[in-house]
Amino acid sequence: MGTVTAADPHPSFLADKDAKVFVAGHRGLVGSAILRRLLALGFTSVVVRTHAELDLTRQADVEAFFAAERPRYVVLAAAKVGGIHANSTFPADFIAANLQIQTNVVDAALRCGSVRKLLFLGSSCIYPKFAPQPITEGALLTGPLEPTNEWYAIAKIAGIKMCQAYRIQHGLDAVSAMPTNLYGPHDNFHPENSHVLPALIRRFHEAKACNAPEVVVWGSGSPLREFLHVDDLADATIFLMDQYSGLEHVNVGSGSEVTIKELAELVKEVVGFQGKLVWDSTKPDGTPRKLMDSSKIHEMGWKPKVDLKQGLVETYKWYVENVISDMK
Ligand SMILES: NC(=O)C1=CN([C@@H]2O[C@H](COP(=O)(O)OP(=O)(O)OC[C@H]3O[C@@H](n4cnc5c(N)ncnc54)[C@H](OP(=O)(O)O)[C@@H]3O)[C@@H](O)[C@H]2O)C=CC1
Ligand SMILES: C[C@H]1O[C@H](OP(=O)(O)OP(=O)(O)OC[C@H]2O[C@@H](n3cnc4c(=O)[nH]c(N)nc43)[C@H](O)[C@@H]2O)[C@@H](O)[C@@H](O)C1=O
Repeated sequence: MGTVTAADPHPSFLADKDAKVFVAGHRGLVGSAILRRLLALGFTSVVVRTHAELDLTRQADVEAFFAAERPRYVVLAAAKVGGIHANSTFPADFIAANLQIQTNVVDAALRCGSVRKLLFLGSSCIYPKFAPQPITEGALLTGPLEPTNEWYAIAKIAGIKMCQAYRIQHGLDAVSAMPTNLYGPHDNFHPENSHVLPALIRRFHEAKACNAPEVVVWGSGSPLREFLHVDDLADATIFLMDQYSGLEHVNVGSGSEVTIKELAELVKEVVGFQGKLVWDSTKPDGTPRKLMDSSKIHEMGWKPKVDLKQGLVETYKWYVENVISDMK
């Protein structure tokens, strides 16, 4: 790691800390964790833009930005993201915004001529609804998708294919990482449009604050989900930027799964809510199970560190100190 050889005249990512790195989506859950990690590692030239400063769906603006900044590395963590309700309610927004953002960024990265490596973030929802478990990278495009998020999934599959095509035709070193369900600081805690874990933190916290007798949780409670703390994902992203250059996407998971019922009980305990749980069976369950096989990245040498209970305690603390205190 970090050496320059005759075969590869370029330093590795981690040996190139003064190079310009563009982190797209730096205020989101994932982008903010990657930014924190890069700064902690001593990267000196990280370029960021808020959505208001640079709308990545606008091709001409994205091209002008890349031409002016000429980054050497790009991490694409900007996307239209949401939980099961947002995905099924706004399918047009999810497919259009994601196709536009990723197409503009990957293409501009090639055209500006300065980009040595780009990492695209997809999601475990790219896999078929009933893929054999644990899901290997090879399960891509082997069966029908989960209907609640198929538009988002199609955009993410197109992102993987875009990176592959640009690698094959133009030699762009574009790689793709497929994270499992993530959580941590700077998550979206919206009551309807967020993912399950931040939604439950908020709902249990508000129920505790007003002494409500019960909390409503969506679906049957039986679906299984694999959760990974976003600091682990940030670590894996930087690991892949440094160590991986290949056509196939790479799964990034924790390897352990819980039912939504077990998750709800855990959040209830961490928040300290004393009432009972009520299940709203009018809400969809989504994919029954999506445990990823992450042996490819494990064999390369990366392992997750944060256990779910510890990560939940820290995320709840962050929520109380940052989101709740900001509302006061
Ligand atoms: N959260 C999860 O559980 C998972 C996430 N991922 C992937 O990780 C990546 C990041 O997700 P996450 O951090 O959770 O998402 P967030 O919603 O937390 O953050 C997304 C970021 O992208 C920015 N953004 C969105 N649209 C645009 C745009 N048109 N122009 C510029 N910036 C834009 C947002 O800015 P603003 O808020 O101002 O619009 C925000 O900063 C995505 O690719 C997602 O698919 C994969 C698996 C699981
Ligand atoms: C990461 C992944 O995330 C999305 O898929 P998902 O895993 O189904 O995401 P989710 O977190 O929204 O739900 C997980 C489970 O939890 C249940 N559930 C209970 N109560 C609440 C609740 O209050 N909110 C939410 N959102 N879900 C709830 C919910 O019914 C479901 O059974 C994709 O759309 C896509 O964005 C994607 O890639």
